[in-house]
Amino acid sequence: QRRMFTNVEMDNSTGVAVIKMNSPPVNSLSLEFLTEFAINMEKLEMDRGCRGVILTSSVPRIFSAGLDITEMYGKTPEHCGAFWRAVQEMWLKLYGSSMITIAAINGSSPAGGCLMAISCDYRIMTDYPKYSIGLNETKLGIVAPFWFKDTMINCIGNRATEHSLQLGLQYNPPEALKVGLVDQLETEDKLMTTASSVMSQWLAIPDHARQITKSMMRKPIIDQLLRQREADVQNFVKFITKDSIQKSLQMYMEMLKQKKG
Ligand SMILES: CCCCCCCCCC/C=C\CC(=O)SCCNC(=O)CCNC(=O)[C@H](O)C(C)(C)COP(=O)(O)OP(=O)(O)OC[C@H]1O[C@@H](n2cnc3c(N)ncnc32)[C@H](O)[C@@H]1OP(=O)(O)O
Repeated sequence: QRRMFTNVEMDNSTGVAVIKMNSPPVNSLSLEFLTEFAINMEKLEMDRGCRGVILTSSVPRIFSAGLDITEMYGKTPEHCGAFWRAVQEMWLKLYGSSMITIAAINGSSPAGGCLMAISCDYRIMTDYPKYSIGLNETKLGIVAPFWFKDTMINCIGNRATEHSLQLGLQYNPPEALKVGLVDQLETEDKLMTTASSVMSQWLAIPDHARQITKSMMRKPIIDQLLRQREADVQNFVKFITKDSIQKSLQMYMEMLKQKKG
């Protein structure tokens, strides 16, 4: 039986779906997870009754740990290529969605987890000091590709992105609010109610005007990736299969395990 990585609950009375990521222990974004996520987004996009999506997590304390490192370590170039296509697809579906997308960030959200959040239209994060969010790729010895970087620039601006990406910064909730990485903080118990109430404000705007405006803002980056999608895959495969990068990933995974023990 196929495993489910996300639960989708559609409320037909409001036209809002809640996608709950549910892949313990850390909602890491595996090839299967990403494939299922993209299919779910596609189905909601095709559903004329669905106007908005709230993205959140069922896993305690974690929104998403980002890309599943085990999908990039010790794998064949073919596997790495298929994995990267799935990462691209997830981003294209989320960043390019015509629906209103709100991230209710109820836990830590490094790297690919942060990408998912900043690909949404609005972010509300639980105000808990131990949670963090940011694109920390350089800390793993890897480089965030241009479409991660440009998504971040569209969210927090050029200078803050440069600072944030070079240092691989992870922000706690008040810091994330200050830099503009999230739009609002909320207590754990009120997070989903607040997300629904923000959604209602966005739903009050006529869809066609909002959708054209959103597309105007995001289309240049999306088109840039679409134009060079296969080259981006080949870049990734070449980069990630290098011995030095594989060594960095191995050391990072060992560090994660040691931290635990
Ligand atoms: C020249 C340019 C060319 C372009 C090339 C492109 C290059 C590639 C770009 C790649 C882009 C994006 C990168 C990513 O998204 S990489 C993933 C980055 N993620 C992280 O750094 C997060 C790591 N995890 C954590 O910090 C913590 O786990 C946590 C999320 C804060 C949770 O902490 P916790 O204490 O609650 O849990 P923990 O004990 O650490 O973890 C539980 C088990 O889960 C495993 N695990 C954690 N994160 C991942 C992951 N991302 N992938 C796979 N597995 C993960 C962890 O090892 C534990 O496993 P085990 O129980 O010990 O077996």
